[in-house]
Amino acid sequence: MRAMQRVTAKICGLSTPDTVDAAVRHGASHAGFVFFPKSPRHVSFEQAAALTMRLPRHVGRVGVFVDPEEAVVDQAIRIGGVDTIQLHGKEPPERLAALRARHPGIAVWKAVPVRTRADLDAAARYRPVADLILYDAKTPEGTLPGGMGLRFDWALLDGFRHPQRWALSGGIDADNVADAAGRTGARLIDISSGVESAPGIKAVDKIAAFLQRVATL
Ligand SMILES: O=C(O)c1ccccc1NCC(=O)[C@H](O)[C@H](O)COP(=O)(O)O
Repeated sequence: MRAMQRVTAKICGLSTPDTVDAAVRHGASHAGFVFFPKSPRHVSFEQAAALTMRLPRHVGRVGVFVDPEEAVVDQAIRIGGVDTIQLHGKEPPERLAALRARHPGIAVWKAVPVRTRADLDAAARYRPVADLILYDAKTPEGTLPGGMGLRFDWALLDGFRHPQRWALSGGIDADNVADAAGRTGARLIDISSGVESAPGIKAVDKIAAFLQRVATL
């Protein structure tokens, strides 16, 4: 009999060596670095390079972008050392196809903002071009498209046939992650605000508590 895949986690919006080290020490599968100047978690390519260098090979290095210019993605990969592109803007499937062609060997993830059941339909459009769909809470107009600590109604995923590999994010923390994974069946959980003491300030103790909880799932 095959063992059930355990739950893994991506800690997003890392910007300091001590919080990167905490994520690794406590078993994160992925580390996320935000390349979006409006975000309090924004890092430069050089900062990202210094942080990704600390990661062991088995930890994914995810660059988070919002409708990025080509050069931004190029430099995040070449200088920053990211191996996965996570897109949070209005990028159409054609943009993902172009990024795949330009960056062979780099995974491409698409965030799908969710408020209603109909929002889930967008996932199917990305099936041929995305390695993973990240269901995230839809945020209010004029605010950041992610990292807002908002959650959507997980019941929307009940009975939904996922077109491809997927992950769950939005308003998750150490207290609700068991419910989030149990209710939805998610095997990869993405978190940002839930392991912070203030927007953009990751907290080592919260990262530890969250990942210790994930390890029990
Ligand atoms: O985190 C940001 O500042 C951010 C800015 C712009 C686009 C995306 C961003 N974050 C994406 C993430 O992967 C977050 O982890 C995800 O939205 C969940 O955030 P949270 O609800 O705060 O856990």
